[in-house]
Amino acid sequence: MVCETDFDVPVTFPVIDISLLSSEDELQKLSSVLRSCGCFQVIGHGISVEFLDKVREVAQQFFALPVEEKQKYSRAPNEAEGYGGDLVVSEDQVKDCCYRLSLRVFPEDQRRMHLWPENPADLGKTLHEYALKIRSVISDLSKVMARLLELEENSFLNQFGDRPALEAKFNFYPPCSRPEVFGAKPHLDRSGITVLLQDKEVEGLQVLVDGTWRTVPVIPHALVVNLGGLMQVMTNGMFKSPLHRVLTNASKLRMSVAVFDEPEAEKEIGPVDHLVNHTRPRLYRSVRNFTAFNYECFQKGKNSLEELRI
Ligand SMILES: O=C(O)CCC(=O)C(=O)O
Ligand SMILES: [Fe+2]
Repeated sequence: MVCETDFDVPVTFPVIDISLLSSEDELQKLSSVLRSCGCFQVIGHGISVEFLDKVREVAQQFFALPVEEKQKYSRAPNEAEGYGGDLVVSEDQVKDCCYRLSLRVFPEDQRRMHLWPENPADLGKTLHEYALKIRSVISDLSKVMARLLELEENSFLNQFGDRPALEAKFNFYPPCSRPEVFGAKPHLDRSGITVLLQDKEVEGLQVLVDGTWRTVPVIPHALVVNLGGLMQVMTNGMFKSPLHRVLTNASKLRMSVAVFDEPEAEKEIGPVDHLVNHTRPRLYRSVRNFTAFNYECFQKGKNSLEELRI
């Protein structure tokens, strides 16, 4: 699996050991992939494979419930949170073959508890614990990324405010025998950083690298990191947010759990001042409510980052 960096050095979707980020080699590997693909896998995150399996298990148990049970947590029209299939926004839309359960986990006082499944009984507790661990992975990565650009380590975290959000999305892709249908159409994430727990066996995630869709391999104990559009904006284009998609599989179902960080509502996010200068002029306008903007662009078939370009 090969992609070209800015400097024409071929790299794979690297596996980064984040417990080794004091080592120059590991930092270089990270720096190179952030500047080229924006997608990599992380080990050394301190989360046991048993716990990752527990997260997969509660997801699997929820999706295996009868439809009537899952529909107790249905997403309301025009709402982002809750359970449901792909949103229908136009008549000619080909729906993604995916059921999703989306929940805001942090800040805790913004949880909409009526949408949190009671069955399986330990889903809530498991999600809470998992989100705490992922929040710390995101925060560590965010600081290392700032340092790689010679910025103060909280430069990205500060932009998100004192009460940033963390959203979890459980994705369930049933087997689908229509290859023209996606599990998830090509999109950019609305986050700063997305951390994805892939299915333990079934591949499906692809990332666009230099015009070619590359499959992200399954590594059961690793977490996939995709940079979201906001990181590309904050770094003034130094780090890349990858376009990615999910293919369907005719015979096997697939699951994944994505966690996204988001700024406090109404926070304006823009390129960090230190990354704008006369050799590297400002590339992006600042943006509020990037989640809504990104989604609107996606529905219109536009690339949100291109739309923000000055
Ligand atoms: O299921 C996957 O592997 C990716 C899901 C994804 O891209 C998303 O939820 O934003
Ligand atoms: Fe995504």
